[in-house]
Amino acid sequence: MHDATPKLTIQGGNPLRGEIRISGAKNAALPAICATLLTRDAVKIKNVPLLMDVTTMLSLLEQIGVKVQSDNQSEVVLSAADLTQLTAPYEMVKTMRAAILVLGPLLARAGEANISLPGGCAIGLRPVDQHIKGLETMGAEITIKHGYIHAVAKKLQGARIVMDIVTVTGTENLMMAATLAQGTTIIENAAREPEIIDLANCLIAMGAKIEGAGSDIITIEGVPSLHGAEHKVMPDRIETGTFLAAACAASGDIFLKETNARHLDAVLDKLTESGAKIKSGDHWIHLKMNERPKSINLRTAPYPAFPTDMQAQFMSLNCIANGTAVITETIFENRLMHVQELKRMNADIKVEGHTAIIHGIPQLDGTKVMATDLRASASLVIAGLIAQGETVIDRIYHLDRGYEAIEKKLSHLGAEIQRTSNS
Ligand SMILES: CC(=O)N[C@H]1[C@@H](OP(=O)(O)OP(=O)(O)OC[C@H]2O[C@@H](n3ccc(=O)[nH]c3=O)[C@H](O)[C@@H]2O)O[C@H](CO)[C@@H](O)[C@@H]1O
Ligand SMILES: C=C(OP(=O)(O)O)C(=O)O
Repeated sequence: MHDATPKLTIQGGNPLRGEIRISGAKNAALPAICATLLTRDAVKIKNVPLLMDVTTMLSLLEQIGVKVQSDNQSEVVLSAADLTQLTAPYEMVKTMRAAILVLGPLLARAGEANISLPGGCAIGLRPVDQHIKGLETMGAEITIKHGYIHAVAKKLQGARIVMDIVTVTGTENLMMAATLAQGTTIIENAAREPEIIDLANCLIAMGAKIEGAGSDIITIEGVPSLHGAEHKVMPDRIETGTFLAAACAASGDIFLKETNARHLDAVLDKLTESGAKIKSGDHWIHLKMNERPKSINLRTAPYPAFPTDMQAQFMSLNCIANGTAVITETIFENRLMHVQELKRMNADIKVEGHTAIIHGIPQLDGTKVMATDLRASASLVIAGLIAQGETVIDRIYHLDRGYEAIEKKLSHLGAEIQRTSNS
């Protein structure tokens, strides 16, 4: 039977060698794009990665009435002079949860927003109660009806908001909303991810008054309006980590340029522990691996601890490492879906609750596997690169949400990897 769904086919065993450029960060580009809703003026965003979530977010903003000029490279100019529709429909939110990031800006700028509830996704329930609670504390009236969050506020009021849980997009939504509120907002127990600092830099360039981004207390003094600006998106630390994990597993010698090693302390520590030799400068990282990796234990937690978005890739690395590793996922309740696919490649993994115990074996076996979410897909790509024989990865639309030209970059490093449409 003919199956036209795109797949990746990988012939395992090639070492990764060479130099590639790291793209702009998906998780920084998406909030920066949403921030442009806060002003009537044009905002230029540079270093935007060409990937599916960005395309979806730009379409959503166009539906809202934003004029989008894109050079199809990495620059996009957004002009939100007139907002014609204050809605993020289910069809958009279901493919990209980050659509929730239009809630804060629309409410602050237009006094109203209708956003489809994101619902759960493959990796967990992912409620948005903290976004809602924070906006209510700022005076918004929020009702949930027919699967939509309906929020109204004549003028948001600055407030002290203590987050019950550290949430990245929750912090970003509230930070954006607070820029145009009346008075001062203090967000306590804020997320400290580098993407929060990147968004704050974008907002500050637009005229916002923000202090403390990158710490767990962020103070925002509301201003009457924001203005046009230019912002360059930070490098993607998860793309960087994915290539480093791949090279560590595949006897690599790679040089990554246009990245930032300072965002990857926890990841680089673990790679060094596994035996990789790493050097880095202001905008580059060089990793060389001459031996079979050693097993590495890890536990995901909010930044600056080990990122949940790197957990799956390190699982693949541990599959062929020397020794036994324990990986504990503490952020999302269902983010071990890649385990069952890795086991199809002969990996020796046991799962107990949110913990996986991985006994390293010398080599994985290539076979047909299925991607279940974005980073699970990346873990299967790494597994395919180090497996014996051919691996075919189905449902790679998950991968396309968050990696720019991954097969081109891997081919450039010497991998045998192809996108195909045949079963
Ligand atoms: C677009 C984007 O930037 N996505 C990242 C962002 O997702 P996202 O911002 O959605 O993740 P959060 O930081 O909000 O989630 C952290 C935890 O908090 C829970 N929670 C969150 C909000 C809320 O209102 N209530 C609640 O209980 C979540 O279910 C999860 O268990 O941070 C995650 C954690 O680093 C990353 O994996 C995602 O890649
Ligand atoms: C989970 C991720 O993205 P999102 O929050 O957009 O689902 C991710 O980038 O790994």
